[in-house]
This record gives sequence, structure tokens and C-alpha cells, in this order.
Amino acid sequence: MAARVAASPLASLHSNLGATTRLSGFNSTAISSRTDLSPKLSFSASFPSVDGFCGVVKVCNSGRKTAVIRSESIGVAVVEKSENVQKKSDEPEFTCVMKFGGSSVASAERMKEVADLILSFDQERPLVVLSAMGKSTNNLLQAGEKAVTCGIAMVPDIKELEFIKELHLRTVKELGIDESIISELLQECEQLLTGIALMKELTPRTKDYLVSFGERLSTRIFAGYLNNIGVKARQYDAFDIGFITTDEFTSADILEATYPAVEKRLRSDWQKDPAIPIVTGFLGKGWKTSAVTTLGRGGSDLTATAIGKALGLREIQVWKDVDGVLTCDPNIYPKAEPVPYLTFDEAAELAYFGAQVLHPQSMRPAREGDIPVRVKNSYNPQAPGTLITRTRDMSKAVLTSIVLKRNVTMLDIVSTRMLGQFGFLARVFSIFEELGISVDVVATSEVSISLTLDPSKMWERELIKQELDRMVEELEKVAVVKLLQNRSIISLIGNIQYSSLILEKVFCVFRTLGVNVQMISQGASKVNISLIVNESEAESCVKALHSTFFDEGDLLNIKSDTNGASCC
Ligand SMILES: Nc1ncnc2c1ncn2[C@@H]1O[C@H](COP(=O)(O)OP(=O)(O)O)[C@@H](O)[C@H]1O
Ligand SMILES: N[C@@H](CC(=O)OP(=O)(O)O)C(=O)O
Repeated sequence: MAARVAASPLASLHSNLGATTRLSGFNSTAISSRTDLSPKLSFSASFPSVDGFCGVVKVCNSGRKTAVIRSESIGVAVVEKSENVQKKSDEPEFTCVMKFGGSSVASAERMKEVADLILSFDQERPLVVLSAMGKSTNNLLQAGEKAVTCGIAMVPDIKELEFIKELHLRTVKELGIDESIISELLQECEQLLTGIALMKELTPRTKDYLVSFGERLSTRIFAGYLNNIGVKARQYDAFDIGFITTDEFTSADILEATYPAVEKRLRSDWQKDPAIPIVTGFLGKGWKTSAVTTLGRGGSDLTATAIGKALGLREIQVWKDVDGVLTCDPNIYPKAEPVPYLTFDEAAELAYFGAQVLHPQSMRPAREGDIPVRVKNSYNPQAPGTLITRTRDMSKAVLTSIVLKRNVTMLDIVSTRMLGQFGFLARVFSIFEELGISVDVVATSEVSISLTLDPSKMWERELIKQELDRMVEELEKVAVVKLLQNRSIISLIGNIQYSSLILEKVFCVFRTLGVNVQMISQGASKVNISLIVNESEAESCVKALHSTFFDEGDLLNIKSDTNGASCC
């Protein structure tokens, strides 16, 4: 039986070519004598797995035979001729970006597993984007809140600061890395908290600087670990390599200038000295203030897709703790199934309407660059995950995923004197624009508008009372306004070609549950139907909808009865 051995682009980054485990069958000293081994080089061997076999191994550069290694016996490879081995100039420095979220790098053990995972892709030449370890971002934010009121003397005792220090110091120790790689950052973090305690104030700008320690620490540790095990890696703070954003602290947008800047920096560093880039997710630099900004919670997904677009990569991989994008939030319905394929539009709608698995803006760069996004599980790499592309075969797709967005505020705006006049809608929306409030779902009638409010691009922030009061005050100048709180949006992401079938099922389910839909809207992207219901009823609706759409077989083959009556 023929065995095949492939030396990977990644193997070449092993500074001591400690790739013996993956280059099984070869003797490492013979291989490591090949100091000219180009990072682009791949080589393969065909030989029977019989002890003592003497065979020929071809060394190829992009498929061209350029050198010959004669194998004296299995496990010993001798380089006979290698001077023709050259890097082909049109080969890419990088092939894909791999982003690992907080849960994927939550401990030293997880970091080791992630390193193994990255190195197992021997034909990839990845860039790596990391989030903060585990719940670091939440802990930093809580530490900041406490610092506002606790007084300077108590800062070192803030429980969440102790957690951050302990987690990161334990991790460097367990990974066998020198503590000095993070000690200055930990000190700086404590100093910042002392500053917050002194000022008794935590502004959005300071918040962003504070949470940036999470990603700055995790990336330094991970790069340090890779270097320790002999894989050349280089740590980057995104705000230092061209991630230019708006100055909207806590939910900044990436500006177009980012793409060429990031590409230039990463490519030129690689050309000077190849090393796997380990980039902080989530962070940027405000173009006016030059201060550290963040891209909104979960923003590392966006960092990854932006890098994918900047470098025109073949693929963007986002590694999570679930088997891909699921048919529904597994916290609501544990039997939710992975969705194998999605379009960028479907994924964007799903993320926008609250599926925590992807950052709401993250599909934009991928769509612009037409770069496939693969959502995978770092705890279960064998699972196929979800592949997100521009188009997909929709012929059998009815419903793809159900998303629940909670804690939504709904507004009924009934026109008074401007009834029926053009300009009414414009006036209403200009009020939202002035106040910086985004609208999610809209439905209009001749005399009224119903809409739901998206407090900000960040999913978790709620509109504060003063903002709501101000908005209502402005709207009441042109309309009668009813504010309805504690609503939820249930979004059905699917094939709108089958909207009648979908809606028939939905209303059967709702009627059975005795739930009245308060508003309904079909998204402009034509992949989404949104239904607004009372918060208290939403979860049971999602569960029942999931059973109907996903647990009861092929909906396209289940026909309505001839009277057109209910079939739920
Ligand atoms: N439709 C969905 N598909 C997959 N995961 C979902 C979905 N809705 C909510 N989630 C939640 O999103 C989590 C993954 O997102 P996130 O925690 O941001 O990942 P990471 O931090 O690894 O980037 C899952 O653990 C799951 O609980
Ligand atoms: N650490 C940031 C950014 C991020 O993307 O995290 P994650 O990939 O773990 O969702 C956050 O918690 O929001």
C-alpha cells in the first residue's frame, strides 16, 4: 500500500523543523538539513509501507519537479539536489484567516489544542485572529464599573481584576512562557483601573481601552507559545497595523483605508521575515482620536473577515464552540442542528437579528471580497460546520434558521396633521437620525407606522430612559406615539419563494399557542420574515416553530389539504 507524506507550508515555519510528527516516515535530521526549504515548497513521497524499502521521493514546487530525495530506507531522507527549489512569485503569502473566539482559547489547554489544530492544516498558510480568553472582556468591563465607585485603595482587590491576572499568569505558566511577555500589560491594566477610580468615571473611550487588554494579552501568550514550540509567530495589535475605524467607541466601524494598510503591513513583514501573524480581534484605532476603539461585542469575527478581504484570501474560518451556525440558538432549543450552507445575505440577516454566533457586520467584508466564510467548531473540528458563500442551491431550502431578538422596544406612530402627506415618513426617520437611533423592523399603513428600535449597533446595550423620552417628545410634535416595551422579534431566515408555506405554518403554530402577532415584516433582502410578539411568549413560539419546521420531515412534500385548511 502506498503511503503519502506531504510537507506543509506551515512545516517550514518550524524554526527547527520540528515537524517530525507530521512528516512521519522521514528522519528529522535529514529533513532539517534542508535550510533552503522554502515556505512555499511542498513535497510528497510515494513508498510502500514496508521496512527497508529504498525509494525515490519527489520534491515539488507547485507541482514542478525540482529536486530529488533518495530514501535510503524508510525514515531516512537525503537531499541530493535542491538548488532549483525557488519560491514562485505568484503564490500567496497567506491562504486563509482562522479566527478563534474566547471559548476556543479559554485556557492553556485550549491554546495548545488550537495550536495543534492550526498546525494540522498542513496545506494552509494562515493568519490567526484571536479574541480575549474566555470571559475576560466581561470581567474587564465589570472591573471598570467597580473601579468607578470603589476608591483607589480598593482597586487591587477588585475580584474581576484578580481573575484577569490569575487567569493570564496561570496560562503563561502552564504553557511554559516567560511571564515578562504579559507583566507590563497587567500592570498597565491595573493603573488604568486606578485612573478610573480616581476620575470616578468610565467613558466609552476608556471602556474600549480597558477591554483591549483582553485581546492584547491572549495574542501575546499564544504567539509566545507558538514560538516556544518552534513555530515562528508574530503578535500584532490590530490598532498598530492599519485597522482604522470611526471614533464611535464601543461600536466603531472599520473604514475603507484599513484594507490597503493592513495588506501592506502584513505582506511586507512576511516577505522580510515569514512568521504566522497572530492578530488581536475586536480592536481598531479611531481615525480622529487615534485612540483604541472596539468593533462591538463579538467584533473579532469582523476583524477576521476584514483581514480576509484585505488580503484577498481563499477562505475565512471562524472557529466557535458550536458545530456551525445552527437552526436556532442552542440555549433555547438544545436539539438545534447545524446549517450546512448559507448565503452572505442569510448569514447577515441572521446575525443582525440577534444570532450571537456571528457579529452583525462581519459578513460585509466577506461579501465585498467574495470570500467564503466557514464556521467551524474548535472543540469538534471533524464536524463539517457551515459554509457561507455568495449563492447556494435554494431549491430544497424552506426555512434555514430561526432567530430570537429579545428586549425590543416597539413604537406605534400615528400621524396627526401630516396624515397622508409626503414628508411624514421623512420627518419621522429624520428624528431617529438626529438621535442616532437605528430602526430594525418597519411596517406602514395609510395613517401609521409601526417599528422596532435597535438601540445601537451593539446588541447588548439598551436604550436608556432619557434617550427614549427625548425621542418620544420629538415624535409627538408630528404624531401620536405609543411606546410598547418588552417585545421580541422572531426572525425566520429562509427561502421567501416559499413565504406562503412558511407563513401558513407559522400562523398555525401561533394559533395553537394562542399567540397574536403584533407586527410582521418581510426583510428587503428577501431572506427574512420578522414577527413581533410579547417577550413572555417568544421562547415557546421559537421552540414550537423549530419543531414544526425542522423536526417534522420535508416540508415541501407535506401538502395542505384540498380546502386549503390548516396543516400544522
Ligand atoms: N443560531 C445559532 N447558531 C449557533 N450558535 C448560536 C446561535 N444562536 C446563538 N448561538 C450561540 O453563539 C455561541 C457562539 O458565539 P460566540 O460565543 O460569540 O462565539 P465565539 O466567542 O467563539 O466567537 C454559541 O455557543 C451559541 O450558544
Ligand atoms: N472579546 C470580545 C470580542 C470577541 O469577538 O469575542 P468572541 O469572539 O469571544 O465573541 C467580546 O467578548 O466581545
